[in-house]
Amino acid sequence: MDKKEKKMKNKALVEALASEDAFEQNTDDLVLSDKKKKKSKSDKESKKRKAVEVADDEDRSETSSELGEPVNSGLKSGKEKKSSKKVKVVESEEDDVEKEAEDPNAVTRFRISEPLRARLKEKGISSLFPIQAMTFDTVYDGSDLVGRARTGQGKTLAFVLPILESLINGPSKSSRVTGYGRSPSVIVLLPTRELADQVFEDFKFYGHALGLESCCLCGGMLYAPQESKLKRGVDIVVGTPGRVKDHINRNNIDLRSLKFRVLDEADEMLRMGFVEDVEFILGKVADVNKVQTLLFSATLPDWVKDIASRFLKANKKTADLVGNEKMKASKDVRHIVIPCSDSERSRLIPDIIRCYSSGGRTIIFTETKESASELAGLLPGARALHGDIQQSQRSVTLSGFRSGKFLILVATNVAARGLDINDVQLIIQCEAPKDIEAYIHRSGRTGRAGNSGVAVTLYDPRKSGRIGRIERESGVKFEHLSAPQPIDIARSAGASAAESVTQVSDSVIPPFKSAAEEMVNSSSLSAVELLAKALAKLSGYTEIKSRSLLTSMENHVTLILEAGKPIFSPSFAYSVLRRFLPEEKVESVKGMTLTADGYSAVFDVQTEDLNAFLTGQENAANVSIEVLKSLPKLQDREQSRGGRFGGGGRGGFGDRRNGGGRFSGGRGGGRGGFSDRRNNRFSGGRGRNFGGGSSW
Ligand SMILES: Nc1ncnc2c1ncn2[C@@H]1O[C@H](COP(=O)(O)OP(=O)(O)OP(=O)(O)O)[C@@H](O)[C@H]1O
Repeated sequence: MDKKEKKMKNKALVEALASEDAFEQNTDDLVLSDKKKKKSKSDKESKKRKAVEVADDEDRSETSSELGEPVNSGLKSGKEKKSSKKVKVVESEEDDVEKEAEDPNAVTRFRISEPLRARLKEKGISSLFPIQAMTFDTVYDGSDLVGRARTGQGKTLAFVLPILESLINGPSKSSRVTGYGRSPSVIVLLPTRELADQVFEDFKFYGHALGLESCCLCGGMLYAPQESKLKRGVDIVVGTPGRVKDHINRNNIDLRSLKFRVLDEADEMLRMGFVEDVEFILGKVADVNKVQTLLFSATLPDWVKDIASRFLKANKKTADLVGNEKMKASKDVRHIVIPCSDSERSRLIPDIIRCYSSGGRTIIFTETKESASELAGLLPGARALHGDIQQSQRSVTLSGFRSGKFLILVATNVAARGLDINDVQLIIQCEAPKDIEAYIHRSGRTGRAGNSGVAVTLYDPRKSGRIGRIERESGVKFEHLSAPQPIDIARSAGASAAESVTQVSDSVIPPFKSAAEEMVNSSSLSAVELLAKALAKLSGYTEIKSRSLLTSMENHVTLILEAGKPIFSPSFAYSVLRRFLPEEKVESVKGMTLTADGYSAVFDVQTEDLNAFLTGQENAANVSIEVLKSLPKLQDREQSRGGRFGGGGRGGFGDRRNGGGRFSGGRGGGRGGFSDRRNNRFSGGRGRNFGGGSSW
């Protein structure tokens, strides 16, 4: 993406976010207001930014009161926003100055000194993102802060910039320890080594411009280089809690004179069981009143609020760009779900990548380390990243992925949080994660900084409950799609192959012409058909298989069964099939799943068995079997986990009925109603509660 395009996307992001309510609230009276006074009286430019007036909202009052006093937004309406100097090559200085004057979030409007502005400009940043603009003054002027914005919206610079400026030119300047062997002024804790490394790189890049030294303290690395760096003295320490604690215990680091403590991806760090380590580390400051604590994440579940109040001062501020909005995940991501049986994943994923990656990078998430390694082995050009891989190899893998040496990364949740990798176009989740936060963060590895992306989640139709729960709790509205059909993918592959053929020099014709003539003359196929075969071969196809809708299995087809009355359980569906099919055909059925309306069952059969099923039903009274063209809304399979797999299901059925099922008035319409229902099975969906973490 060139700078101009990036600028336009960033502008769009800023405008979109400006329309999201930012809010201000006093912790004592819980009243939303716009009365926050700009503390930067001495700074004329800061004064120009105007607070957004926000509507009163009781729900928000509750949320924010627990997290602290919300900070005022420095944003103007989307219409007022303009990007500025990023496309200087094509715009005159005058244009730049004019645009900058109109941009309320222009870097020049904040207390950001020239060396830092120059670094930002190098990165193409001339205007702060909303979360950065909202919180700059708050952090610079000394408040504790809880910050939340959706994934990819610049939370890192929201703390990096004001911290650096505060240390060099702001309130922390006078009391900051300097000189050889100095103890750090800033500690930033993150849940994973990769993330710590990434944030360290930002502090290093921007901090060097101001003469500040940073170091990264992560597990899996040698102690000695970390120790010698600490001995020489650093200003900023970025690390994972375990290794930082080790250094404290070895007396390598003294945190008594800290000015800033930052918990990035705070909820994950605490969820991972680092609470004690974090408390131990944060407790090392000599005087908690002299240190600022900042807590950031795209997700702040309720339980984090309790912990926040333990670490942050009572008068902490909150900047929440998500608030009580229903949609918690990135709005720049297309969220898709596709049913797929576990055994078909490795065959389906390459087609999904062809369809949705736009030639960019793909991250695939698995639930376990073993399946990450296994899948990476099955996918050409893919590498695995998970906690059992040695740290040195993890670093090599990640930098290879960042640099484009390979385009597919198969990872556990170790890559779910915070990683900011250019041009990740597609996220594939091999199954829906157990917790909502994991879904939000995984899918947020794409669609960053105003770019768009696609997140595809595969699910076993028998476990669709997780999909419903993610929808309800994260506000994501999934597109329910079937697996891309090989025939569709082949069509677009054929078009590219044809394009590449036209680019071949005519000089190749003479030596190949006689073979071509021989083919045309000796074949019963036309010249066009033969050319089509040649294009297929060129694209790597020697045959085209179809794929079922339900389990995405090749050479299978998805059927829908009705029995003239509600189908309560898979075992009942099987018993209906047994009425007119031999046992081995019934046994070969795959993925038996009930539809959400409780009237039908869908299942996959081998294409070669299709006739047996279609003709067999003709001999069974009240039974209808048809080939499905699109998948109806399916029932959560918890109640049908048995069936043939053990039965059950009355409870679930009753729930559905209470939820507006269609069981009061009989079927009406007979067969006519059948197809209508089929077209109307896409609403609703139920979920269950589940908890627990996933394997890293
Ligand atoms: N003001 C800005 N203008 C343009 N790009 C920016 C700006 N601020 C940050 N970025 C870029 O946006 C991307 C996302 O930023 P960052 O990683 O901080 O997001 P995040 O909100 O922390 O996301 P996550 O919740 O996933 O950790 C980065 O590539 C960063 O360089």
